[in-house]
Amino acid sequence: MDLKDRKDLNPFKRWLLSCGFALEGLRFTWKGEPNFKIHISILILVTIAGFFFGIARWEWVTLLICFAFILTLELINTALETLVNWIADKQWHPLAKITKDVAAGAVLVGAIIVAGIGLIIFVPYIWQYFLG
Ligand SMILES: Nc1ncnc2c1ncn2[C@@H]1O[C@H](COP(=O)(O)OP(=O)(O)OP(=O)(O)O)[C@@H](O)[C@H]1O
Repeated sequence: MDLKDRKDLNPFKRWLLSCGFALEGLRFTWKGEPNFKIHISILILVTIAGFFFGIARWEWVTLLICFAFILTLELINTALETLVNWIADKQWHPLAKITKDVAAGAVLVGAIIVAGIGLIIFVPYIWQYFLG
């Protein structure tokens, strides 16, 4: 279906189609980015730990914001990497390097901050579980 055909669809069908494209983006990232799989695995482990320790409602909200933050960063990083690969077309270019490195830096900064938040939430529970 080309762009012109899509304009003739009703808004609900267009919205459904857009959701399908978004899922394709998620599938592409899942297949091509090992980091995305690592982040999803950590997310699952943290969720299990949250239920195990019975963390508070505000701590769940904080964790959900962290999950959204880190996964969104990873997805934007993948989009930028793909765009750079397309534009650079296998040629080395200093601006391609800066774009990729800055995007990777954003994921790193986000991951460090989120790891810090995770420690603030879970260390007291772990402490109490083993020593309390
Ligand atoms: N076209 C390019 N020009 C200059 N430097 C590049 C280019 N492509 C990649 N680089 C540099 O090499 C590093 C590794 O790039 P590479 O593409 O292997 O991994 P990546 O950034 O994780 O992207 P991908 O997931 O597409 O493999 C980048 O962070 C960047 O510093």
